[in-house]
Amino acid sequence: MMGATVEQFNCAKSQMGTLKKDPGNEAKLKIYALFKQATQGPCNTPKPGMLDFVGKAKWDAWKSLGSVSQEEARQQYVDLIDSLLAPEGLVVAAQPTGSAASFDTLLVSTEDNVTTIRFNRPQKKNAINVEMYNEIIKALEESGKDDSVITVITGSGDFYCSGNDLTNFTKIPQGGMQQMAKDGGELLREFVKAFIDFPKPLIAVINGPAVGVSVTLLGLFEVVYATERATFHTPFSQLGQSPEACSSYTFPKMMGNAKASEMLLFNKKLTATQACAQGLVTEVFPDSSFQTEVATRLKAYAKLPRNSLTLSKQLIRGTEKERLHTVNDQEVERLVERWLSDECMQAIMSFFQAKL
Ligand SMILES: CCC/C=C/C(=O)SCCNC(=O)CCNC(=O)[C@H](O)C(C)(C)COP(=O)([O-])OP(=O)([O-])OC[C@H]1O[C@@H](n2cnc3c(N)ncnc32)[C@H](O)[C@@H]1OP(=O)([O-])[O-]
Repeated sequence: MMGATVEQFNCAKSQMGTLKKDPGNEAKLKIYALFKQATQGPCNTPKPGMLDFVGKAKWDAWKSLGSVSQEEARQQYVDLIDSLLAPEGLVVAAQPTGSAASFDTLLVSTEDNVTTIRFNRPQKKNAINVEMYNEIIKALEESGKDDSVITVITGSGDFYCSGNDLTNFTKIPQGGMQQMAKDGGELLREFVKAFIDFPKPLIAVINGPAVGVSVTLLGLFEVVYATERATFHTPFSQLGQSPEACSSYTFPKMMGNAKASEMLLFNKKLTATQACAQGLVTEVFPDSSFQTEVATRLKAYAKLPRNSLTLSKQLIRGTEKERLHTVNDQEVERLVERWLSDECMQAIMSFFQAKL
C-alpha cells in the first residue's frame, strides 16, 4: 500500500481543527492512535495503571495498531480525516510536493523520523547534472522543514557519487562559455549554501566510491559512515580545476595542510580506512553488514529530541558559518575562472575522447 506523504499528513493534521462536528470518542481514539503510530512507530511505552481510564484507552488504541508501518499509519490517518471532512464539504488538500515522485534524479523518503535523499542516476554512477543540483537544493530545503529529526544522503547502485557530471560542460548556452561558467558558478554557490545552512544533523552514508564535489561536501556533514569498499577521490588539478564545497577550509582544518594538499592538489585517492584516519569519515563498516549496522544507528539517533539536536548543531557550526559562506564565494569565483581556462577544457576533452 502506498503511504501518504508527510505534507499530506501535516495538512490532514491542521485540517482536523476545522472540523465543526465533534467526531466522537471512538474516532478520536483512532485518530490519536494513528497519529502516534505515524510519528513515533509502534507503541512500546508501559501500560498505564488500571485507574488511568483515559490513558489506558489511548494506550490500547495505539497498541492495537501493532507493527503497522509509519507510512501506512500516515495514509490511514489521512483517509480517516478525509472521511470526517467529506460530510462537511472539505478535503485534505495537500498534494505530494516533496514526494519521491516529484524528483527525477533522486529518491526521497521519510520513515521513522529519518529523511533519506538518495542520488538516483546509478547508470552514470550518480554523477550530478544540472537538474540533480537543483533537485538536491530543493530536497534539502523541504527536508530542513519537515518533521524528520535527521537527514541522510546516500547513493543508489555501486557508487556513492562520481561528482560533477562532466557533460554539464558540453551544454553551451546562448551566451557562450562565459555564460556557462557564470551560470555554473551561481548554481554551485546555491548548492553549497544549501548544505552550509542546513539546520538539522546531516549524515552521509557512503555506499561506494565517492568522487569530486561529493567528497568535498563531506566537511559540511555531521557524521560520515562508509562501507570499507568506498574510496575518496578529488581529482581537481587533474581536471584543471580547483577545490569547492568549502573543502579548501574544512579539509586542512580536519586533516592538516599536508594531508589535505595530497588530496586537493595531488589527486590522492583515499581508501575508507585512510579517510577515517584523517577525520573525513567517522566510521568504516564491513560491506556485508554496512546497511544494517548503519540503519540501527540512524534509527537510534532519530529517537533523540529534535530541537536539542538542531540547537546543538547550531552551536557547533554557528561560529564558522560566516566563514564558510565567504570561503564558498571565493572558491566559486576561482572555479568560474578555471572553467574558462585551457587546462580545464583540455581535461574535459580528454575525458570524452577516452570514451570514443
Ligand atoms: C562543480 C564543481 C567542480 C567539480 C567538481 C567535481 O566533482 S570534479 C570530479 C568530476 N568527476 C570525475 O572526474 C569522474 C569521471 N568519471 C570517472 O572517472 C569514471 O567514470 C568513474 C571512476 C567514476 C567510474 O568508472 P567505471 O569504469 O566504474 O564506470 P564508467 O566510467 O563506465 O561509468 C559509467 C557511466 O557513467 C558515466 N560517468 C561516470 N562519471 C561521470 C561523470 N562525472 N560525468 C559524466 N559521466 C560520468 C561514464 O561516462 C559512463 O557513461 P556511458 O559510457 O555508460 O554512457
